[in-house]
Amino acid sequence: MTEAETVVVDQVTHHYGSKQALDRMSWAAPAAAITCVLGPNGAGKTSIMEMAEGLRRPDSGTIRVLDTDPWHASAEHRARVGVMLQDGGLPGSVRPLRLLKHLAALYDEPDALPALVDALGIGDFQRTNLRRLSGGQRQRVALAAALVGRPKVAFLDEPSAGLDPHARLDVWDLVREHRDRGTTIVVTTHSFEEAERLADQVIIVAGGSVVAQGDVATVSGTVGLEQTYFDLTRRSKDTAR
Ligand SMILES: Nc1ncnc2c1ncn2[C@@H]1O[C@H](COP(=O)(O)OP(=O)(O)OP(=O)(O)O)[C@@H](O)[C@H]1O
Repeated sequence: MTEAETVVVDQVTHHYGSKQALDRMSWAAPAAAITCVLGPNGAGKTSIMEMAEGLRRPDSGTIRVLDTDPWHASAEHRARVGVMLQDGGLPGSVRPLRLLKHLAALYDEPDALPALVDALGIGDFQRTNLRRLSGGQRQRVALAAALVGRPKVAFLDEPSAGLDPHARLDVWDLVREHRDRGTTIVVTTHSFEEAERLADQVIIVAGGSVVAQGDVATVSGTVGLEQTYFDLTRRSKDTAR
């Protein structure tokens, strides 16, 4: 791990029962940069994110986040890591503002809540119970919850999936702002546009392994990101059969 790398995944393999989800996966996320992880359904994106978050333990290989093994990490380490899970994981009977105030109070130097609420348009529904919000509204709260502690590294699982175009732009602006303040951000996405507009680095995974990694221009080559993705993921799918 170099000083410039905040997340390092090295030769990670994982099975769920007899199903192999990760196959010697290796990649690194540079500090204070946005890494977008692309890959087909079932490629292993959520699995590796959960391992980097310390929620799941790999069968073999190593993961270092802020130079720490996330599985054995202390509470101090976890406070420096922001997490947005794919299905939110938020309590239904709480109002957004109440939740964010509660979370902010857990951190030494939380983000300024009014600015965060404003950036994600949460003010319009801040006093409505989470269970009564739309999926996109809940997602915005989940993103705010991941960033409110001003983490050193944030793992965001499909943060803009299902959001309307305005909300997507808001999310991208906020993610860039946190990157510019020094947060290392790892984002999974199925959107080529998101990767092209947001990523300092793109990783394409397929069949549990990395099939491409680099800046958008390098990975895209002359054919573009979308074509590169189809070429690489189709090929790996064919050879896996
Ligand atoms: N808890 C689990 N039990 C059994 N198999 C699982 C479990 N979680 C994931 N898998 C399997 O592991 C593989 C990788 O799943 P994972 O959720 O990491 O993929 P993904 O790239 O995040 O997919 P998506 O784009 O659909 O979110 C899939 O084949 C999936 O069926």
